[in-house]
Amino acid sequence: MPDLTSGAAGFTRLPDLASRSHGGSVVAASDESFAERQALILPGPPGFRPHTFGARGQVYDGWETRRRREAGHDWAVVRLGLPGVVRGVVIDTSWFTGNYPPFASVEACAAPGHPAPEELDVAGWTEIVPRVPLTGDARHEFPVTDPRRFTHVRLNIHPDGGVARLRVHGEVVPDLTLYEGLGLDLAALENGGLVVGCSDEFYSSPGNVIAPGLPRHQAEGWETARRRDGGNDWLVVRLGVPGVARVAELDTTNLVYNAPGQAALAAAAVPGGGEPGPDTEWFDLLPRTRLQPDTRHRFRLAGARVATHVRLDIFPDGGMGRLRLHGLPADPPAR
Ligand SMILES: NC(=O)NC(NC(N)=O)C(=O)[O-]
Repeated sequence: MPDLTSGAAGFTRLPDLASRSHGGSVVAASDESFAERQALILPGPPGFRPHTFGARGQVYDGWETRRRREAGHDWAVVRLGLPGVVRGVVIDTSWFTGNYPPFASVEACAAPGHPAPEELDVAGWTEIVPRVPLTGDARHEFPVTDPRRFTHVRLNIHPDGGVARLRVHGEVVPDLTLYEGLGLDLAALENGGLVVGCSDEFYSSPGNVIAPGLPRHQAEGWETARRRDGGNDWLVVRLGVPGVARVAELDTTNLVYNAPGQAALAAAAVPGGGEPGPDTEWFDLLPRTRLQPDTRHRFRLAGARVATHVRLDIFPDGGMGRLRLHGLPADPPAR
């Protein structure tokens, strides 16, 4: 089974808290004369077409500032779509060769509410990646050890240049106080859910099934290889909020010729904040049920027991666009 939760696999297996797909935004930058700042957090690898010149110069897929003619350095501030504990940062200079910044550093802060960018000046920034050298056309991975929850990061480049992508991997730590006493999607990534295991992730990541919004194409959902062994594919979600799931959405959107034929849901209450193991007792939430391709199915669930984890089985293979588990948090909280 692939290790989906850091450890040996490294921090890049954790969700990208900054990604535009997760609600991130590059809310301010010192300069974006050559290439606009929002490209820093776009999903997917950066591309490049040589000899494509626009009014600003060569076109790059990334953030690129003008050549500085005065002292100082350039910076971009990213509001994390998913506030949380940052475990590592990737600064990707892909395709920037004669114009990459030779040094970079990253700071982070925690600001409550919905601050305007200028209100972040007093937020108390902490350096999470010290000034480090960069090379051109390369992905640079920097682990982060600060255990605090952050809402924003600031990428500093010294003195100027272009960065294709900034990835901020970590553990989502939501503020759910607004939802007290209310139902919510117990599995959602934005509510702290995490896919902790799966049978197969050949084409696209199982973590996608709990991402915000709808998948725009099948690669934004979970897609497995064709199974040839008579078994079935599955994934396990650690709920962000332990509770009783009452309605499931199984969304096969974009899986047109590769949707599973059937799916089933089971749940478990794992004590002590652990993960399910071979001895874990699973109870049924949804019996094996027929699915349609490219369809957002909704099912009322039978279970009335508190769960910490939910297992989705698909038969025999295919994948899933999204999995939503609407329910009520355990009272008192189970974890
Ligand atoms: N976008 C650009 O044209 N950038 C630069 N130039 C080339 N050719 O890439 C530069 O940094 O002067």
